[in-house]
Amino acid sequence: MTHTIFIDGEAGTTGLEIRERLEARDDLELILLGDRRRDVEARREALNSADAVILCLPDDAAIEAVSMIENPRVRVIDASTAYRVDPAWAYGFAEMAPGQREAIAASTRVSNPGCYPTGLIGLVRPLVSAGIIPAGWPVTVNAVSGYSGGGKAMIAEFEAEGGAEAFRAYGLSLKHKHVPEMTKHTGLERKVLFAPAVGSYRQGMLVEVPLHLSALPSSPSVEVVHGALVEAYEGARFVEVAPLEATEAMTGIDPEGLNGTNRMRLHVFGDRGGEQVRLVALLDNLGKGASGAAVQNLNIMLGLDEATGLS
Ligand SMILES: NC(=O)C1=CN([C@@H]2O[C@H](COP(=O)(O)OP(=O)(O)OC[C@H]3O[C@@H](n4cnc5c(N)ncnc54)[C@H](OP(=O)(O)O)[C@@H]3O)[C@@H](O)[C@H]2O)C=CC1
Ligand SMILES: CC(=O)N[C@@H](CCC(=O)OP(=O)(O)O)C(=O)O
Repeated sequence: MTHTIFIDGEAGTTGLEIRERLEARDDLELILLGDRRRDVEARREALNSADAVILCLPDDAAIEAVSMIENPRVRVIDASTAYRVDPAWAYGFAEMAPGQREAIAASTRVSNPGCYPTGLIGLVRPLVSAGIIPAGWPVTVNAVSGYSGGGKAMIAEFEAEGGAEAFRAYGLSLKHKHVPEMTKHTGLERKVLFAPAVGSYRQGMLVEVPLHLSALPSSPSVEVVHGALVEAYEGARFVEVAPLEATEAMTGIDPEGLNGTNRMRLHVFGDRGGEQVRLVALLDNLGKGASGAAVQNLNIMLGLDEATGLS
């Protein structure tokens, strides 16, 4: 059976990557609008006739697109920030907790996680669930992303003649749009302190949470923290936890290391017997951080995950 898919925002950074991932498949048929992609009536028709639509639009346009869908059978994946803390939408991070994959499969409305939140939630949620990090703990997130994370506008800025600076810290008002999503889906009660940065390279990211183990109530060891993550992702196809031996041998970590994949690798850096760790997630902001995750969610929603092996 062939499913029809409409990507609203097909010519954007996220939309294009999803299109590339889907075009090669013969179990899916894409509705492409080409030059009519901004024509509201053409979009309305596509939004209501596809089996599944993937919205790769700015927040306001995504909200408008959702309001245009009248056909109750259409499944929607939204890549924007608009619905990520909306309880009526399933949060599209299948590995984040037991039952989440089933919640995605059962829903017709799935919000695709943000790139930074995917890294943070991947690192912290299992530790909150295991009681290692108390829900009220003050958590700091340091991160660096390639400039494709800012979409077409930021790509043009960094690739312009003369380019932009090599490294830019931002989010300095401490009101980044990802903070509510990060806080809610980690299970934390206190707003996370988010310190993002963008580098002069196209894609790939590191998301880091430094922790003083000796300050945590149970003073956990590096091995206990690592073991909780290993247990949480046992059997996961796309989220892996680097063995401590491998991590100990590393002197650096390349944010581009998983580019082009839908994978995320979690590291626990820290000397055994020591009192501190640096939890680091490595992912492609356009892969597991956006387009890869959207395709994974699509497969789950259409019941194609087992058949394709893609989730
Ligand atoms: N880039 C990334 O790493 C990630 C992005 N996202 C999210 O995905 C969404 C898309 O981002 P991204 O691909 O980076 O953005 P881009 O700026 O690269 O692309 C946005 C797309 O939306 C289209 N668009 C804008 N306004 C409208 C409108 N009113 N009606 C119809 N189409 C419209 C544009 O059309 P046109 O081609 O005609 O200009 C363009 O194709 C955003 O919500 C973003 O936050 C999520 C995770 C990661
Ligand atoms: C480098 C850069 O600018 N990154 C984007 C986030 C990219 C992303 O995750 O998109 P969503 O906001 O839709 O989740 C930012 O900080 O706003």
